Order: sequence, then structure tokens, then C-alpha cells
Amino acid sequence: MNDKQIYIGLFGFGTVGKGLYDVLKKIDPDNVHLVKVCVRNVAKHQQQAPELEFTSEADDIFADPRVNFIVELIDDADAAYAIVKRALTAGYPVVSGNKKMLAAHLPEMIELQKQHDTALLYDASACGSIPVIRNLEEYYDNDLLISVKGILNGSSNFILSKIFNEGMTYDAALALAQKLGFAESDPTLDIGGWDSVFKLIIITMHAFGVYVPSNEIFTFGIGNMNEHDIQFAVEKRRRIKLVGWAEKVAHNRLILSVMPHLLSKQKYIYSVEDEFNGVVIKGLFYYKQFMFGQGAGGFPTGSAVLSDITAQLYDYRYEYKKLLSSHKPVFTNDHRLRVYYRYDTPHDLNLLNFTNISESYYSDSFKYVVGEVSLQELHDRAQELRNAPVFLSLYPHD
Ligand SMILES: NC(=O)C1=CN([C@@H]2O[C@H](COP(=O)(O)OP(=O)(O)OC[C@H]3O[C@@H](n4cnc5c(N)ncnc54)[C@H](OP(=O)(O)O)[C@@H]3O)[C@@H](O)[C@H]2O)C=CC1
Ligand SMILES: N[C@@H](CC=O)C(=O)O
Repeated sequence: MNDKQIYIGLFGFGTVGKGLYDVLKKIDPDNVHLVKVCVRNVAKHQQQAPELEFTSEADDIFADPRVNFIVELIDDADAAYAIVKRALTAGYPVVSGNKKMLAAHLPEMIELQKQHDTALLYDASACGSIPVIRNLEEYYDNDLLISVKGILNGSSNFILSKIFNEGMTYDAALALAQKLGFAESDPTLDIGGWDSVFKLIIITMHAFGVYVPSNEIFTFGIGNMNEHDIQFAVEKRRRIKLVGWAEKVAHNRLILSVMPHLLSKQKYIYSVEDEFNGVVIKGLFYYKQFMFGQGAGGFPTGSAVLSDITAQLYDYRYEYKKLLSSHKPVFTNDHRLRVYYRYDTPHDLNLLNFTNISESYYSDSFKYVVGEVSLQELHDRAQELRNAPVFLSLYPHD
């Protein structure tokens, strides 16, 4: 046990910031202390924790001589970028939960850590309580990793579970996810697959040493799903789950996507319900491993943040070793996938060029095809697809 003491300047006291506070209160560690908290609305939060010092000025945190550690847990990615950059530049160790900010600025954040010889940890940003980043960084440090695939967003999974298992309406399920603190302040990030793609970008950096910006990754959420898609899934004895997927395919190329998958019972993530996340890691010689845990909520994420904080008691840092690998895969969208595609008009059907159509159905109210389509085409047409009355889902062979 070393005698290092961490004095935290905390930004944000919402679901996760308050979660961290509650976890700290419960554990009462000897070497981690919450010194000052920066929020927008001081009065609101002072009532929640009268013994804490609150401020609405970031400068008050940086000027406090006791603070030697910054924890950033706010819901504004631009402000989070400014705070984390300022903290790293000033040499503070930092913990952040902001996947949107991290996904947009990872290369710069890695550079800042190097330049200022300090650490930024963010395991809590991807899959809440599951220590997926540290495991990918430390344990899977070789070229044998084939794929990382999983349910990376608790809210959309919660909504799908409530619809499929309890027959709840989409709107009621979303309202409940918001009430329970799982959803982002802007829930279209959850529903639209954006939150998953931010996490996928971070995970891909630590799994394969490759950074791909979000605008290059096909992202399609569950917002367009309707009762016909649910009926199709039930008839096929499958479930629809929103899945983030990174996989090495032939010739050391790497495909990435976030989209619904029609999963059969054999798949590990078929049984991941509610706000839980599940990540399947596939390797050349060990087949598959499965990590499972709560992906959202104050306590699970607060405890993951605390784990990132205490890791710095022994100076833990991400080393980004895979960035330097000479065998890094090369990102591509040049890959074909089998999908289920529900459409309404001939125009919508013609948005995509299907080959190998194995199934199709046509009635006044429900039309679909199952066939192969290129990931590049899906990516190029993503915006049109999101805006059209269509739904699509990967339909993997069993
Ligand atoms: N909710 C979850 O389960 C998880 C969330 N995350 C991430 O953690 C972060 C926080 O999420 P969450 O706790 O749910 O968000 P909330 O909306 O519950 O809370 C956000 C907090 O940030 C504060 N805030 C916003 N902007 C500023 C600013 N410029 N300066 C200081 N404080 C500010 C708000 O203050 P005020 O209340 O006064 O307005 C509020 O206390 C996000 O990046 C989210 O993506 C990561 C994993 C799980
Ligand atoms: N909104 C996110 C929160 C955790 O990252 C989710 O639902 O997973």
C-alpha cells in the first residue's frame, strides 16, 4: 500500500457524478478525497450533498491548491473537451466518462498524455461497470484477436428488452430508461446508435490500435423499428439487439459497424437483457470469451470511475502499445453482409443493391427482403436510410 493521496476536483454531479459520490461515501477510502465539485446549478446540488463545496466556475477547481486530480463527468462533450485538455496540459491525472468527447478527440488526448507526462483513464466510458478497456489493453496484447462484438448501450438494450419481454411501448420504455438515469441527456444518441459507435471507437483503439472517426462507420439504430420487425424476429425465433462490431476480415482488414442484429439463441448476447452490456471477444486460438455487466446507471458507472481513480494510486496508464504494431489491420467498408430490410416503397427498396436474395415478402402493410448488401453502400446511404420508413438488421447465418 503506498501513501499517495488523491484530492479530486470533480466536474458534474448528475447520474454518474452523484453515483461516484455515493460510492465514495459508502466505501470511505483513506486515500481518495472529494475536494470540490463544479456544476452548472450550484443550488440544486448543494441540497443533495450539503457537506460538499460546489462551484459553477471551472477556474475555482483549477485554482484550488488542494486539488491534484480531475474527474470529468459532465454531459456536454465540448465543455468536457476543454476541461480535460486544460487538466492534462496542466499535468493533472484525469478520469473521464465522456465517450462522445473521447471518440472525437482520442488521437489528441493520447498526444497530450505523452506531452505532459500524465494519465487519462476512461474505462467507465465504455460499457459502464465492465472493465473492457483495461482488459483489451493489458490482456489481449497480441495479434490473435479477431473480433470484439457486443451490446454497448444499456438504454437501447433496456428498451428492446421491455418491448420484447414485457410488451411495453417504445415511448414508455424510453421514458423509464431516462427516469432510471441510463439514457444520455439527448437520448437520440442511445437510440440512433451514436453512443454505441463512440464506445466502439474507443474499444477499437484498445483492441486493434486503430482509430476510425465516427463519420466513417456505418451507424444505424433502433429508432425506425416497428411491430412488423418485432413480428419477423419472433417468427424466426430471434431477438433484435443493437450491436457494435469490430472484426478483422480477410487480408488484415478491419470492419466496424453499429446496427441491429437479429440474434439466434445460440449467441451469448441473445440473453443480455435490460441495461446490461455484453461483449464477446473472439481470438484465433481461444475461440470466444464473454464479458457481461451493468452498462449504465449511477452506481455501476460510479464504481467504474472509482476504479479508474484508484488505478492511479499505483500510476496505472494506458500504453496504447497496439498503435505501434506493424501488423495493425486496415479499416475498410469493403465487405458484404446479409441483412433483413423492411421497406415501404419501390424507391426505398432501390436505395440498396441487394444480391443473393434468400427471402422476400410483399403485402400492403409489410414488405421485406433478406439479401446481401455491401457495408460501403450502407455507409454511403446511411442518412437516407435513417430518414426513410425502413428498418434493417444484420441477419447472420446460424
Ligand atoms: N448515465 C450513465 O449511465 C453513464 C453516463 N456516462 C457519461 O458520463 C457523463 C455524465 O453523464 P450523466 O451523469 O448521466 O449526465 P447527467 O445529465 O445526469 O449529469 C450531467 C452533469 O454535468 C453537469 N454539467 C454539464 N455541463 C457542465 C459544465 N459545462 N460545467 C460543469 N458541470 C456541467 C450538470 O450540472 P447541472 O446538473 O447543474 O446542470 C450535471 O451535474 C456523460 O458523458 C455520459 O455520457 C458514462 C457511462 C454511463
Ligand atoms: N446512455 C448510456 C450510458 C452509459 O454509457 C447507455 O445507455 O449505455
